[in-house]
Amino acid sequence: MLKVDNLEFSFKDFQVLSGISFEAKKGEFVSILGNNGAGKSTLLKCIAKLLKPKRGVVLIDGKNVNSYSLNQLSKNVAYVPQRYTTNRITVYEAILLGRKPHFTGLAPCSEDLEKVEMALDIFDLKHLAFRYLDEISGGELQKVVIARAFVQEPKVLLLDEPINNLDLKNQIEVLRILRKLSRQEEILVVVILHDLNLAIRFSDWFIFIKDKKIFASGGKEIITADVISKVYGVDVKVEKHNDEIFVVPIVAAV
Ligand SMILES: Nc1ncnc2c1ncn2[C@@H]1O[C@H](COP(=O)(O)OP(=O)(O)OP(=O)(O)O)[C@@H](O)[C@H]1O
Repeated sequence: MLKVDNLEFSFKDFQVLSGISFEAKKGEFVSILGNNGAGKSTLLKCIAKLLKPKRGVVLIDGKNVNSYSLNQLSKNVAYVPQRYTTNRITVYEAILLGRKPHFTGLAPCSEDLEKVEMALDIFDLKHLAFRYLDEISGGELQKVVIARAFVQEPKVLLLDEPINNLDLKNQIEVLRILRKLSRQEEILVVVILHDLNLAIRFSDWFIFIKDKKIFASGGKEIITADVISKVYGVDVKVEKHNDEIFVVPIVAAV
């Protein structure tokens, strides 16, 4: 489904990523983790063809992303950025815009409208459907942007810190929805997260980025105090409770 092979990326002379290789299958939920500035967003943007790697390739279904047209790519990959600007349009219109790659005529068809209704329902946004984007909260906007990516019906859904502005209940709800989508719709979901414990709860596997490279990747077996301490430069304990693992930072207040 998704293959990243020996990817290298630099902003002019400043190298951000080097030798990044991994493969992910449809239906999986993958978390990309690492410190601020480690290169996580850059990696996601290279996969979404928003940045051009200096070396290496990104393949989706065996085909180099460079050989997809913009419209073909939009039907395969949806990208939810970390920051976004809003226009004076309603929640309904914003989500409907996610259907753009599927539009065949001048007006949206009944399937487009059905998908929007479904997204409003799944993301619990019905009550906000006809509010303007600049009249809703940051967390509500976050859900709208994810709903817009969902109606795009991508095979690969890339999300850069999608739970950033959300309260704890909505963080869990959004991650639950994304996990359910990965399973039911067989979408590959690749998410950048900073909350390690939520990443552990919801992900099938993890990619830790450090010093431009993949420091570790794999399932829950790689979530060890040694790996986390080295990646983040913070002492932690990894504890087991009711068969679940938890990362606990060892911090002194002063
Ligand atoms: N447009 C740009 N031009 C030059 N350098 C950039 C640009 N965008 C990002 N960088 C640098 O590239 C490095 C990687 O940035 P990136 O945004 O990928 O990190 P990140 O892991 O996503 O960080 P965060 O967790 O803070 O979002 C950082 O050092 C950043 O300052």
